[in-house]
Amino acid sequence: MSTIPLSLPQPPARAPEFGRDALIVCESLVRIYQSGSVEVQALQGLDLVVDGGEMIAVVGASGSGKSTLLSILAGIDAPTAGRARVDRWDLLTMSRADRVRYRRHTVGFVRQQTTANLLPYLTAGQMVDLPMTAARVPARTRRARTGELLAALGVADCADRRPTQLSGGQQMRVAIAAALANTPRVLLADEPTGELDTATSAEVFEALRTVNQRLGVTVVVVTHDPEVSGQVQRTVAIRDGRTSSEVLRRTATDDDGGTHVIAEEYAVMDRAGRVQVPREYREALALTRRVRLALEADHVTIRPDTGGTP
Ligand SMILES: Nc1ncnc2c1ncn2[C@@H]1O[C@H](COP(=O)(O)OP(=O)(O)OP(=O)(O)O)[C@@H](O)[C@H]1O
Repeated sequence: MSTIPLSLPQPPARAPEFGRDALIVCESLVRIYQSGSVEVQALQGLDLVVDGGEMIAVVGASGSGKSTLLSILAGIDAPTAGRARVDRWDLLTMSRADRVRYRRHTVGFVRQQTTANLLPYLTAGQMVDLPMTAARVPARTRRARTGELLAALGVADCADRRPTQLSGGQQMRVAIAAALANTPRVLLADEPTGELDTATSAEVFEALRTVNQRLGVTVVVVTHDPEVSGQVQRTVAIRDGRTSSEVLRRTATDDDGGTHVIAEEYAVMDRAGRVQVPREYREALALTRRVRLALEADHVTIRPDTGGTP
């Protein structure tokens, strides 16, 4: 095996901006909560890039920062530091008025609790109409769009029903329709299947897929549900407020014409070139503080520090 000494090619004179063509870009994103004298670092330098038209799942242990990320992307919460851009909006510097516009037109947001998404005294049709009324959309357009959205989400027959007259899955689909009323480019869903049984979860996931594929909306869904994360093309895992790994899935065709999904896990490298080596790899090879890096023809190796012996 020939090892080329670690000498990296010269970077281009001016590196392209990180995530320049993406719809959503978070770079070194930090969110610190202050509760009394205690500081909680909910996000500790998170990087995330989502292209327009993608549907991704965000997974991670409880407390890893998933909801914080979604609240920032939804324009509900503001980051402490770093960079966050969605479409043309800079989420750190936007004014209060821009934030209202952003929340009204660029992103739709659904929460886990179906009841938190809907007002008990409004029918499904009125719920979808409400955000459009706030945006001063003409009545005729509102009526047409409400009908289209409820139909696209398979709840056209629920237009005149109030939340108590809807099943959990129907409530969630109406909530999704309402979140899409003002044609946002992005739909953010925080544990949308968390309170639902398996069959209903599948129904809601199908609705999210419709939103992504038929309506062309970019979808970011936070989930604990392996059924959901296993069906999107990209799953981003967050650990301790940072993006730790990504799983990419693609469909492959066998020799006999059958198809199966191949899932490949990738470590995530940040802008400074930092990669987190999984604990099991570190333990297996006793990789500790110092490791040897070598640039090969098409990959980089990491070896334990053998104290000078090759
Ligand atoms: N408003 C707040 N004030 C203080 N700490 C907060 C606040 N919101 C979140 N945190 C803390 O920030 C960290 C990340 O919380 P977050 O809710 O984003 O995690 P999560 O991954 O969504 O968890 P879960 O899966 O349990 O919803 C946690 O330690 C949490 O206790």
